[in-house]
Amino acid sequence: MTKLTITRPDDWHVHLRDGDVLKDTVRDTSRYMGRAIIMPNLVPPVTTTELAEAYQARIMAAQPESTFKPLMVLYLTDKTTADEIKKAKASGLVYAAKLYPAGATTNSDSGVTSTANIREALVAMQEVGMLLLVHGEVTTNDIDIFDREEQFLTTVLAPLVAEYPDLKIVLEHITTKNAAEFVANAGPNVAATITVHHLMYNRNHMLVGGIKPHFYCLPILKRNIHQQALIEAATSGSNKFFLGTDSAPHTKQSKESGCGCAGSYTAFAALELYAEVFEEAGALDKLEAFTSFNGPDFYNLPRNTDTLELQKVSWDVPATLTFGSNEVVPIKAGEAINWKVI
Ligand SMILES: NC(=O)N[C@@H](CC(=O)O)C(=O)O
Ligand SMILES: [Zn+2]
Ligand SMILES: [Zn+2]
Repeated sequence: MTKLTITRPDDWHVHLRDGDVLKDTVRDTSRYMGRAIIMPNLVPPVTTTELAEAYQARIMAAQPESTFKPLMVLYLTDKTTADEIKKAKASGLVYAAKLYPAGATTNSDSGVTSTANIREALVAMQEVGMLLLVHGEVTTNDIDIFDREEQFLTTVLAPLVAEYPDLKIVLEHITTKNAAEFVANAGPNVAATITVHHLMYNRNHMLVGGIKPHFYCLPILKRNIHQQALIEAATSGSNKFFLGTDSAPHTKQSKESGCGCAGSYTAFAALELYAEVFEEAGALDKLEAFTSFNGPDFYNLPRNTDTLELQKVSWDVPATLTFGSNEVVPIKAGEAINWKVI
């Protein structure tokens, strides 16, 4: 196949950041994505409806394509009240609330220290029909970094699903066979996003032949059997899995460092990269549901109605991208990508 027409996709997990890089992140994401779930891990985090409104206004001021709509997310803390959830829901612009276990990832210091502390918020979310988005990793020092997602499933997520049977939950950026199975076997109220870099890479890509900091993201890349399980889940045709890039730019300097930041930048070519993965798996016929149907269906939102055309044509990714006054090294820097949106 050399040409592919698909319904405009949405990105159900993206970091647009803030300040002078917004014009760059917003340009890249809004180019093809109809909507995007905007991660709230700013400094300070987006913990209130007012902060979400102000952040949305800054995103819109960065002049996205006219087809683009940012869907805002509230950052849960131990102190989030039921009133704040109800207010957020009533605002009409907040679509979900995000559980960051405190210390699990970039800017999660104000996150939740125990799900017992957000009981009130979760009950309210269940009541008003607001989705819970989850960074699914435990944070205790004695648990190995490669086991943190698997541990989270049994010690945190399973009890949560049991306690809040009517809560819609998205397990974000899954990285293990265990998580794919957990989601596949859970009820219809549990779904997952899968990043393109977790479909493209495993931990060998990051660690064999020298350490490659641009592959360092959280949850960390796992062994290849997990990568294979994620590819199977994404291309299975199950409506529980959908596109969430977790595109998370950090400057070249902060990645190529003695203590490098976690996060990979993919939004500049996310759709093309997913197309490569699906083609490689012989599953291009499953691409559109993953990129454009399963997400809005789970969020109870209408699917986009316009289409995009992808062509099989090779193009070279630059070594760096200019972001505000900084440089970002994208995934596939200096390499070729075989699909292009035309
Ligand atoms: N995925 C990452 O490695 N980093 C994200 C945070 C997150 O999504 O966990 C970031 O904000 O940089
Ligand atoms: Zn995360
Ligand atoms: Zn993320």
